[in-house]
Amino acid sequence: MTAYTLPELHRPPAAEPATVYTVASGDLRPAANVTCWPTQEKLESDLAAALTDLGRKVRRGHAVDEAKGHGFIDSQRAGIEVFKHIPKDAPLIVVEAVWQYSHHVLAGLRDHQGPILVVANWSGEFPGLVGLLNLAGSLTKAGRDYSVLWSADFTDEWARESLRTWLETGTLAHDTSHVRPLPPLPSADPETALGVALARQLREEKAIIGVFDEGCMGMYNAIIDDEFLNPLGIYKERLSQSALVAEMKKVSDEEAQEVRAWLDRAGMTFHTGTDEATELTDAQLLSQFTMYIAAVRIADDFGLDAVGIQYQQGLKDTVPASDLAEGLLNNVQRPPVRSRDGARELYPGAPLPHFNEVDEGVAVDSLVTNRIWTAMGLDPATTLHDIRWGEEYDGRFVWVFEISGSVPASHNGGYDKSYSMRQPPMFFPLGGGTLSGVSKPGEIVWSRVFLMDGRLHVDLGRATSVELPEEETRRRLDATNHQWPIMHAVLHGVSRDQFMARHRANHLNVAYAPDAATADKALRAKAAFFAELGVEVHLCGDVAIQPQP
Ligand SMILES: C[C@H](O)[C@@H](O)[C@@H](O)C(=O)CO
Repeated sequence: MTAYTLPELHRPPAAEPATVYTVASGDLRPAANVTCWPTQEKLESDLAAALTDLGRKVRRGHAVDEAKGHGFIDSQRAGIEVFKHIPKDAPLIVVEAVWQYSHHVLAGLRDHQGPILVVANWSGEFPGLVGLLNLAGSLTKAGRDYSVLWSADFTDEWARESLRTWLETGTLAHDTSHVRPLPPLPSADPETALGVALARQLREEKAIIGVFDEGCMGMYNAIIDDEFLNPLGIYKERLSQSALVAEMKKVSDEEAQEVRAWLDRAGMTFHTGTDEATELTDAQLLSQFTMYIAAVRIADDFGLDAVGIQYQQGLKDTVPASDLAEGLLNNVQRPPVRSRDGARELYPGAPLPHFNEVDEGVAVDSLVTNRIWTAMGLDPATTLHDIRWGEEYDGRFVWVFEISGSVPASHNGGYDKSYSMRQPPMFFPLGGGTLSGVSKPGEIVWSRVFLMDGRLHVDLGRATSVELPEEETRRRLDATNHQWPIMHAVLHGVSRDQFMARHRANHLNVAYAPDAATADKALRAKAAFFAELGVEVHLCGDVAIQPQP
């Protein structure tokens, strides 16, 4: 017996028979949740129709908040409270038509004992597929079993049958036969030797990635703990976005104007106006150039090899978006930045790899790519993209890879083919411009570093960035976010559904090579680099791993 009053443990309700529970994780930004809500409602009603046809009742795990104007779980606390009322062993579907912050639902999903399915609408309108893929990556890192499914409106046979399978068995397996382990690489191969040597150099000499505000975008999968990172020779310098803003205040307007003048001379187009609330203004751009200079100076202060700005929470309410700075950092040709005393040019003639959204899987990848591509004399400009959506064109499935703000200008074919547009107000109230364009046609290596089963893995594959007619490019931009940079990508030997089933992140990395043979070589060097670091390497689709005579 005890004199203490012990807390009474909360008991979740029992599951109702033949009932599927649903939850919807949302953004942390109210404007995004309100704007995207009608699309989410449509997806939920499409899914409910399919589930009803399959003989199930659908119970939404949380109410729509009329005062807020949406029905999303919009914080971690809200998610924890919602999950208290969801039967622990019930079948549960996370329904996503929007970009969502995975940590809103992670606590509940970690403990949930019933089968979990994450679904999204096959649509480019909002980043729902991107949200699904982030949650998938996060659940994979957390070691929680789950299944995934996507459909335009859940009326197609494939989606209905898949739903039936999941309802009956609690799991849904997709074809991932395009993935195979890396075979032993020939040691006499020069690319293998290069990859191994560069990996040993990294582990021995070490590198630092600067992390401005880790994890505040809810991307749990994007946080790689030091225990996994340090054995590769990579260490984090933890930085605060407030220090970035403080440093921006020390940059003079003249210095920022020089960046603008450099870009104007290089032929970049800025779509400007005068209405701060809806248009890109010269003042917003000036602030973004100030950030570019400040970021390089901080990187120099700390001796960073790569840098990542989290860019959403906090920063978007303080200054215009960081995207333009990020795109500039990733390019070889970029406006010069000098030390505060003017004595030194910082990181001259080289990119300072930037991992957007502080995705640390991207950080590792960018660092590795930068070293290999530089050693091979290739353009080391690399970027991540969101896996946003895609559709067939002319008999091929062409992905819309579209990161939410910036790519290095060389990917668009140069600054004269790049442009900047205002970020959508619902995401970025203080505006700021993108570094956008249509990715040039060419051969690329794609990749993704991710955490699974308590260790680091990397998926590697080949793809071609293809040219589409202008009307089709326009259609794809208008069907998504036309302000953002787009790549029309055809993956080699990987179908749409195989890719969706396997990919463990909302992002993937891309880097160009001048031709297919060089891309194959660079991929081989990359595979060797990662294998030497002890990362488990997987080859996806058609990858020519044997050196060609
Ligand atoms: C602005 C959007 O919320 C983006 O941040 C989102 O779509 C992503 O890019 C996620 O990777």
